[in-house]
Amino acid sequence: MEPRLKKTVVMVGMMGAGKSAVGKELAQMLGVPFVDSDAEIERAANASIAEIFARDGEPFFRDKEAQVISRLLDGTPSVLSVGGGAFLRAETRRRISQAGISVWLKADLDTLWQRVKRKDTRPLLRTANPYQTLAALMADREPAYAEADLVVPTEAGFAIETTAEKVIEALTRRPDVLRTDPHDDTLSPDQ
Ligand SMILES: Nc1ncnc2c1ncn2[C@@H]1O[C@H](COP(=O)(O)OP(=O)(O)O)[C@@H](O)[C@H]1O
Ligand SMILES: O=C(O)C1=C[C@@H](OP(=O)(O)O)[C@@H](O)[C@H](O)C1
Ligand SMILES: [Mg+2]
Repeated sequence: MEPRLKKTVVMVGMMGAGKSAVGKELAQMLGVPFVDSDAEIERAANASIAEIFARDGEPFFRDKEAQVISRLLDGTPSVLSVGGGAFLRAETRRRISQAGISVWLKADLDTLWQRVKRKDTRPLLRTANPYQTLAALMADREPAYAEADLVVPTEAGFAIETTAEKVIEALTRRPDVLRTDPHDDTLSPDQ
């Protein structure tokens, strides 16, 4: 049978938008593999993202990130969550639009802040004023995220599952990506 998901769904957006958490839930709902570019890089390097930034520098990390994403896009249709900076590279945006579909998980600054402030795993936020850094990154990056194929808002009050259901809703309007069988209600958002 033709697979239900025809292209890899790539979750993009700011740190704390929920790309990793929602992507994992979405993959489970769709019954496809879940991959996270950060986790793949950490596994290959046997080091954390923060260690890679400190040891090899951000440009090295960005090159690895682009390579890993390009390789993962050649695989079976999956949900792929990428790091917040990945979609800034024009070549990566092109690869994603050619081989997959991008979904911008869009959240407001305070929602992002509430979600990132609990963890110190993100090297770019290890600054004197991480809230201000997050705000500046967001202002810088939104024009690139706006190039994503689909936009799904995620608010503070939304549960991870609710956001994943919203992504499915958006994907059902794209029959070139998600085949919906009228007799199959396993993807119905109200299940
Ligand atoms: N409604 C929600 N949607 C997404 N993430 C949420 C939500 N509520 C809390 N979180 C938490 O926010 C944190 C950041 O999410 P994460 O998936 O790591 O974001 P990203 O990969 O985009 O940086 C995680 O600990 C996640 O569990
Ligand atoms: O926004 C960024 O530049 C980054 C986001 C992180 O991933 P998440 O967006 O999953 O937190 C991780 O790739 C790295 O810390 C850099
Ligand atoms: Mg993540």
